[in-house]
Amino acid sequence: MRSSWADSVANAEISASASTNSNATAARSSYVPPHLRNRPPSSEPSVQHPAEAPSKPLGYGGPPGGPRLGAGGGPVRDMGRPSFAGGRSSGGGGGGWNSRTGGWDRGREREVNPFANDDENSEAAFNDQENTVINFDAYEDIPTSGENVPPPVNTFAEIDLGDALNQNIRRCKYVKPTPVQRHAIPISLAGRDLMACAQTGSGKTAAFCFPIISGIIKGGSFVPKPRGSRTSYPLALILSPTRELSVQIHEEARKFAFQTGVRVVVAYGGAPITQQLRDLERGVDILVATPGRLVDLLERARVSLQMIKYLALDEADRMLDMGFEPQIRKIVEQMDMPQRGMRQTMLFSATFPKEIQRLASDFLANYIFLAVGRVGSSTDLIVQRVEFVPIQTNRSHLMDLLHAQVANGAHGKQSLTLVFVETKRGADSLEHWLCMNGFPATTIHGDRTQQEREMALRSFKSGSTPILVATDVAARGLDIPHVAHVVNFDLPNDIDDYVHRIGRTGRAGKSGLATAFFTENNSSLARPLTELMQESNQEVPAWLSRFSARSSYGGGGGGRNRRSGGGPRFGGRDFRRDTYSRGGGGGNDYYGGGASGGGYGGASSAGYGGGSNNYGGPGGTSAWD
Ligand SMILES: Nc1ncnc2c1ncn2[C@@H]1O[C@H](COP(=O)(O)OP(=O)(O)OP(=O)(O)O)[C@@H](O)[C@H]1O
Repeated sequence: MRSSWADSVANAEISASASTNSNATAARSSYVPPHLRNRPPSSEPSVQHPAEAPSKPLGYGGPPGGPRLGAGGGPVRDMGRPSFAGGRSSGGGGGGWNSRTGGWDRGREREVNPFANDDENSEAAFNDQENTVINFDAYEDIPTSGENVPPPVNTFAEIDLGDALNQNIRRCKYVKPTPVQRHAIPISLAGRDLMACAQTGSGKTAAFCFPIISGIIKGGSFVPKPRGSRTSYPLALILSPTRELSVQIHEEARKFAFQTGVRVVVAYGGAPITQQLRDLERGVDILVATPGRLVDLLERARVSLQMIKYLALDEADRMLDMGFEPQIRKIVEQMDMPQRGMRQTMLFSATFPKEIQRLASDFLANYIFLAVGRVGSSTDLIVQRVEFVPIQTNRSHLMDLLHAQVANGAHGKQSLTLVFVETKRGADSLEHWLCMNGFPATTIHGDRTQQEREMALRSFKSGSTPILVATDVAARGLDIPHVAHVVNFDLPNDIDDYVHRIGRTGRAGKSGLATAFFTENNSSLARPLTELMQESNQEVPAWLSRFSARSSYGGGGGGRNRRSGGGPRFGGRDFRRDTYSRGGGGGNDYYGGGASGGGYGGASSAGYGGGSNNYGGPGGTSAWD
């Protein structure tokens, strides 16, 4: 398998280089990016290739005064990156770009190799990865809906991502696309808006990063920083709900973009803004950000969204949930971002409740809905256990589990344990107690400084502290190798949060274990939990089934779980197909008006919005910025 992938890339490279050679002159011709068209001729004539016209009309006229050109007002200088290669399928896989060594030089600085700290690209490591590659057979049913859905691909070689990106895919040791990548990448490369629901750990990051990077390279529309201007004009914006997740996406995207000339910058709260401003000033093509910090940058006019061609929301359901929605609306609808239809928008998550789908449709134009996995819920690779543990004994129960792990040798660097609790105070207290009892633990939650949070995460990842006690700030997106066991010491109120939490293990085809401590207080979760476990072929304890039968659906403080009632759950189905749907984004019978008191979880029942939890609203000291 590896050789065929390697061969196919090698072949693609050969044909690409042939095509590059023949097109070399054209490839270095002075392509005029969209925002610079219709400008008075400059000293260097610009020749626009007819195929360079963007697939969608770009309804903006460039930044005020336009990002100024290079010295003498010439067009964007050739930064060793491709010119446009004339459409997706041209260039025999290589696209004809990147005939010179990539790597940005806009700031006259050397691009740091983002792979430097990775394991050696040894044969053994490669084979190891190949053996544990995502279990493709675990995904059966892949519903898509929308008009003219582009067909999926089976290999990366089938997709015209370009030499440099293909090289980075190999450096990442990705042998073939995961199911969500097989579908989502061609859809995005075709310029379509997308709402994608795929299981945790199934490779969604690459699914939105590859088309963005490839699109920027092919579009050739790198935006030079206007001279003297302190405002940056990214072409792509990737928003995520937590600082750590933004950092992670930035790290991933830098790997994918290595030596392509595409520059990726991250901006998130809690870290000194000065460094981020300096990074932005050096130039940015893709900005990865948390909403709070981005709003700050926009208000300081240090970032403009006028040039955005690609907008990706990771954990999109969370981003449009009650805590974040106003900030997201402000960023997407009230600043200077091109309107939907004028940009390409991609929303990704493992869960997509219908009411959030409805909200999300405001941001999308003629989009395709994609659901990968049987119900878009948890993967079968995670063994789920639920134990009835009265609160009085939960600590000793945890201790027993940890001792058992040690006895089984499932402890230490290669076998990390992530323990979720509901409150920040609870996290500190449990961490202290674990340490006192000889279990090295650290904690991550919204009351810790960003520096402490990052240190804790590093220490956990490296295995120095193999137990991490966390609030929901660590529930989504974090891809930490070797998390063998997720313990829900406190269960969340919302089944979707449970799905994301347990998804910190069993990633990329690896197996994992998730143990939940269930108490009387969790009765509202009994039914959705039972259904989730059944769907994932898990053994459901008889006592839980009884709880489930007793609990009235959606009652007793579990209002948000009502989303999972009736039919396919967790957003595994396009809401536009539901008979009760009133059509794209218009009606709000289901959500609106009920946001505070309706079924969509008032702040008290859903655990959002303040108090002792970590979901503090925008502007608060929340971890979610
Ligand atoms: N094609 C591939 N082949 C092998 N591994 C891959 C491939 N694509 C992604 N991965 C790896 O799979 C892991 C999970 O990917 P990623 O973090 O993007 O998952 P996700 O779907 O975003 O998960 P979550 O829903 O938890 O955010 C990562 O370690 C990533 O490097």
